[in-house]
Amino acid sequence: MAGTCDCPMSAAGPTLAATCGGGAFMLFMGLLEVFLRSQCDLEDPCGRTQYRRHMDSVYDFIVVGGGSAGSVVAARLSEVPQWRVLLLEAGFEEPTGTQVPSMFLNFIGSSIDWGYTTEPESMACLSEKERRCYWPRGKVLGGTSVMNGMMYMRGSRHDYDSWAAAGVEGWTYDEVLPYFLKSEDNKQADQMDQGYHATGGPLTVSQFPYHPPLSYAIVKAGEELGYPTRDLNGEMHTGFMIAQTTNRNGSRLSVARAFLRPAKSRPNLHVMLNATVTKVLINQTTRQAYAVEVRNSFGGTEVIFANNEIVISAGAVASPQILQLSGVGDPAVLARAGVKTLHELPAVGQNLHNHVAHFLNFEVNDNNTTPLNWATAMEYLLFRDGLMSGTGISEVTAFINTKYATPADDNPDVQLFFGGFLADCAKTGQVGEKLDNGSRTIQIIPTVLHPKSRGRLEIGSNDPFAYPKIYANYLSHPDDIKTLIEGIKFAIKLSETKALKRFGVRLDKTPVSGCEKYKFGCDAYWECAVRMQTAPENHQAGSCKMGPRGDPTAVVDPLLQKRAELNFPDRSERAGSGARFTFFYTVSLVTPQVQGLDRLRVADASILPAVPSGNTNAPTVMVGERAADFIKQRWLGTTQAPYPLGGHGGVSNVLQASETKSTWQQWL
Ligand SMILES: Cc1cc2nc3c(=O)[nH]c(=O)nc-3n(C[C@H](O)[C@H](O)[C@H](O)COP(=O)(O)OP(=O)(O)OC[C@H]3O[C@@H](n4cnc5c(N)ncnc54)[C@H](O)[C@@H]3O)c2cc1C
Repeated sequence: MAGTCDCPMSAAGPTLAATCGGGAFMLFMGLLEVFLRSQCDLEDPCGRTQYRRHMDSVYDFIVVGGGSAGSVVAARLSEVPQWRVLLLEAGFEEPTGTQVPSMFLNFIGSSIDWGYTTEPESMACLSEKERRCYWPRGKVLGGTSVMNGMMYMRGSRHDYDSWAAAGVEGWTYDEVLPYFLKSEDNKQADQMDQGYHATGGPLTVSQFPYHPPLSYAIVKAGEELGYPTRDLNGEMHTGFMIAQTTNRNGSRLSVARAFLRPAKSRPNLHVMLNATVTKVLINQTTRQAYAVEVRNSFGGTEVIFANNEIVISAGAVASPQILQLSGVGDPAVLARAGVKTLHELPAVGQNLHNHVAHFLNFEVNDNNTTPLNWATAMEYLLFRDGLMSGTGISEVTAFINTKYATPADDNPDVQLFFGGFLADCAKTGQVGEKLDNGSRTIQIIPTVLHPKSRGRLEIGSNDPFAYPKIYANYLSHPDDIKTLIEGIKFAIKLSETKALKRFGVRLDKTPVSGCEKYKFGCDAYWECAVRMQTAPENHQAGSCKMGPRGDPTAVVDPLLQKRAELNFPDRSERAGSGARFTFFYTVSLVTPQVQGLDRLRVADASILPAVPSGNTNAPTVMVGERAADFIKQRWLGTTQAPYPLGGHGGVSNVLQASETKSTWQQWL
C-alpha cells in the first residue's frame, strides 16, 4: 500500500475493542487494530494534518469547526497564500479504526461522538430512556464525516429549485451543481450519467470495492417493483442504486482527509485541535464580528482576532449554540440563559429538522456466522477488498414515491436505507463464530425525505460546555406519520419480491413493545410502532436557516448583489465523459452571512433551509465550497462592498430581524 510510516504516529483515539464493548473483544479486535495501524495508508502518519499547540493572536480568517464544511472552507481559503487562516476544532485527530468502512457504526457513543440527546419527546422516541432521541455527531477533525456511512448523495434538482423558489436566490440546482463538481473526483464517472460528474477534485467518490450478494438482490427487487437502477446523483432522482461513497481504495475518506491533509504544508493554515470556541465577539458599534474566544488545549481561554471574517462551521447543533452564546438570538432565550443580547435574531436555533425513519427487522437465511473473521480481515489488510471494505448492505439505497408523491415530479418522498452484513465486531475471528442473537437479521429503514415537523434548540445556560436543549419535535406533523407508514408498506412489499425471497427474507412480526393492543400491520399499529421506536436519521439541518434577506425566519442571508460570469473550462476535461461541458453560471457575491451583522458567516448543514432528499454530507461540502468561493470574491475579486453600506459607521447589511415583514419584503 502507498504511503510511508516514517513519521511519528498520531494519538490513537478510541480502540476498536473498546468500540465493540471491551472485554470479550479484546484479543481479536486488539490484534486487528495493531495490524490496521501498521498499514501506512490507513494510519497515514506522514500525511496527517500538522496541528499547532499555540495560536497566533491575529489571523485574516477564522473557521470554527473542522467538520464536513469547515474543512473545506479552511482548505479553500488557505489556497490564497497571503491569507492567514486559523481552523479551530474541538476534537482530536481521526482514529485509525474509523478508516475501515465496515466499522462505521462502532464510533457512535465513543469519545469522538458529541453524543447529544434531545429533550424528552412527546410524540416520538417513546420507548427510549426518558423519551430522548440520540443524536451522534463527530467531535473530531473531519467532524461527522469521520463517523458517517459515507454514502454520496446530493439531493434532487427539485430540492434546490424549491429553495430558490422560496427566495433563496443563487441556489437553484443548476447553480449548485458546479460546486458539487468542484469537489468531486469520481472514479466511475464513465458509468454514471454524463454531465453530472467530474474528476480531479479532492473528494474521491466511488462505490465500495466489494458488494455482498444481497446488495445486488435488493436492486433487482426494486426493478421487480418498477424502479430502475440508476445514478441517483444524475438526471433523475427516483430509483435504486448501490450508492457511490466517499471512500478511497476501500478506506474512509473523511472531508478532513480529502481537503486538509493535502494542505498540511501550507504555512498560512494553522489547525488547532482540542480548541473549543466559546463565543464570537462582535463590535456593537460597527456590528462586525472581530474575534473568537477559545478554550485551548491547555484549559486556558484566549481571544484570537480576525482581520477579515469569522466562519462558523460547527454543525447544525453547535453553530446556533455558538451564536446564542455570543448574544445573537431570541432575547427571551438569551435572557433565560443569562446571556446579554447583542443582536436580536429570533430565528437562531429554530427550523431544526431531520429525516425521520423506522427500522424494520427481517430474518434472512444464512449460515449465521459473523462476517468478521481472519479471512475477511486478511482480505482487507492485503487487498482492501471484502466485507471490511464496505458497509454491508448499507451501501444500497432507494428513492421511492408513496401515494403522496407524484412520480412525474421526480421528487420522491421516501428514501430506503438498509442494514446488515456488517463486518464490525468479532470475539474470536474464527470462521464459524456465531452471532450473538443466534440468527441473521437485516433491516430496511424507510425514511421521510420531506419532514414537515420542525423543532428548535436553545442554550439553557451561558456555560459554553453545557449541551443546548434540543427539542426535535419529531412526528409532530401528521403528514410525516402518514408518509412513514406508506414507506413501511413499501419496504414490506420489497421484502416479498422474488429477488429477496431467494434469500429467505421475512418480516420479523414480533410486536413492538407497547403496541401489542393493535392488530399487527394495520395503520394504527405502525403509527404506534414508529412513535415508540423512532429512528432519527442523522441529517440534522436548518437551525441557522438561509433565507431571503430580512426574512424573519432566516438566520443567514444569500442576497444576490451582483452577478458575475464564471467559467470553469477545466471541468470539461474532468468530466470523464468525453463530452465537453463548460459552465457559465452566475453566482451570488454574498454568501450565508448572519443577517444584520458583518464579517460573520455560517457555513454547514445548519444553513440548509430544508433538508435535501438524501444524505447530507455532500450538500454540506457543497455549502463549504460555495462559502469559500464567495469569501474569495468578496475579498479578492470585487472592488466594491458586496453589501450596500448603511449609514451606521460603515456597517454593512444591517437589517434587524425584528423588522416587519413588509420591510423585508421590499428586498425580494
Ligand atoms: C451515524 C451517521 C451516519 C451518517 N451517514 C451519512 C452518509 O452515509 N452520507 C451522508 O451524506 N451523510 C451522512 N451523515 C450526515 C453527515 O455526515 C452530516 O450531515 C455532515 O457531516 C454535517 O457536516 P457539518 O459540517 O454540518 O457538521 P460536522 O461535520 O459535525 O462538523 C462540525 C465540527 O465542528 C466542531 N465543533 C463543534 N462545536 C465546536 C466549538 N465550539 N469549537 C470548535 N469546534 C467545534 C465539531 O467537533 C465538528 O468537528 C451521517 C451522520 C451520522 C451521525
